[in-house]
Amino acid sequence: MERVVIVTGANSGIGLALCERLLTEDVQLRLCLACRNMQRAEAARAALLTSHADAHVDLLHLDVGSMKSVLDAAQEVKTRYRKVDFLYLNAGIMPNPQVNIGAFFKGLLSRNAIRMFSTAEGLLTQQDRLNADGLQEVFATNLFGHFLLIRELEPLLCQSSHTSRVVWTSSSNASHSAFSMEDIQHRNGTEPYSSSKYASDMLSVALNRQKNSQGLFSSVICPGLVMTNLTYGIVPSFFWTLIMPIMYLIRVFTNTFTISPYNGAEALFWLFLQKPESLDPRAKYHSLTSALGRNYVQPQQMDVDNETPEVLFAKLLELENFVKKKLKSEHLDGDAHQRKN
Ligand SMILES: NC(=O)C1=CN([C@@H]2O[C@H](COP(=O)(O)OP(=O)(O)OC[C@H]3O[C@@H](n4cnc5c(N)ncnc54)[C@H](OP(=O)(O)O)[C@@H]3O)[C@@H](O)[C@H]2O)C=CC1
Ligand SMILES: CC(C)=CCC[C@@H](C)[C@H]1CC[C@H]2C3=C(CC[C@]12C)[C@@]1(C)CCC(=O)[C@@H](C)[C@@H]1CC3
Repeated sequence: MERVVIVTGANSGIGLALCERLLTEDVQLRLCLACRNMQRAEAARAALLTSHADAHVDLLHLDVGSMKSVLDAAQEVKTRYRKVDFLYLNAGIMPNPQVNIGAFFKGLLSRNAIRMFSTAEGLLTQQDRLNADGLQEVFATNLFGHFLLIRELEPLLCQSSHTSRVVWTSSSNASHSAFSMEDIQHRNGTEPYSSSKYASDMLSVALNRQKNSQGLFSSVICPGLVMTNLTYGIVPSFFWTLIMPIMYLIRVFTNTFTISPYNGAEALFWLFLQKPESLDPRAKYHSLTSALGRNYVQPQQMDVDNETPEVLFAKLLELENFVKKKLKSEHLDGDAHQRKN
């Protein structure tokens, strides 16, 4: 039976590069691009079909930052497919990023310069906002929408007869210190991106604990620093082009400067080729590129303890209940309003 692979945020950057690589590996796949902007999704589909004319590429409308859209999209997936083999949770945002220039130059002169270039620890802040569901936008997009999608697709993902995989595009910017269990949405801080990625690392550990026995396996990757719309939001693309020689020089000291989306997708693609039982549920798989341009994948233990992932999982379940109830009552109010008019 053909394998079904869904990729969120597949219309650009690392997600699109992954799709290209997956089709090069297996053109028989049923590949579903789950995107919020259907025009961009169509363009991505057309680009993929140019190089893989016989491929089966479906489009799915999914705004992972809107809970109504996630529920509708999950319903659509359940009518289209009988199982999902791979669900790549790749869509992500980093709104209004600010680089702390002072910290950058201070870090440059310190012993932690290499670490600073690979994690951006202490360098980046963002300005988040509330979305239409009343959730913090970064949390909703990078974490909660994906959580809800997994929950809704459980009948297709948790089947005893076969194994399914979810793969999170996390980041080496994920940091324990940015996350608080008392404020899982990061309403009060200035590092919502780092917090949401740390939460995805924990959620993956919790999913493995709870769902491996039902045939669902979760993995986490970091693509390295990649030139995409996300990084062009931090520093304009002409500036990246200007400093490209410096970037290649830095690659001599840290192989985390993968730079191209193709290289960044290495760990996502590598995981596609692995047996889930051979993977470490507590590892983050890093895409790396050597100074000579060789791509490879290296696992690194995540900074996650045994108990906290379960606490986060329980909090997300609570929030899921709350959000679903709210959507239902809004729906009923809407119906009543329509009947009145
Ligand atoms: N670039 C980098 O250096 C790194 C990136 N990452 C992660 O990689 C992932 C991919 O990002 P990258 O390729 O770099 O950046 P891009 O901006 O190119 O890709 C992000 C994708 O996510 C989609 N997306 C954003 N918000 C939503 C939403 N609400 N619903 C559905 N889709 C959405 C975007 O769609 P649209 O075109 O409509 O905006 C786009 O397709 C992200 O999770 C990011 O955090 C991690 C580490 C480093
Ligand atoms: C490269 C030079 C000379 C200057 C650029 C300085 C910063 C803009 C840059 C240094 C480390 C980068 C970095 C990211 C963004 C841009 C930097 C802060 C990320 C946070 C991008 C998104 C991620 O998820 C991380 C893996 C990146 C970590 C490194």
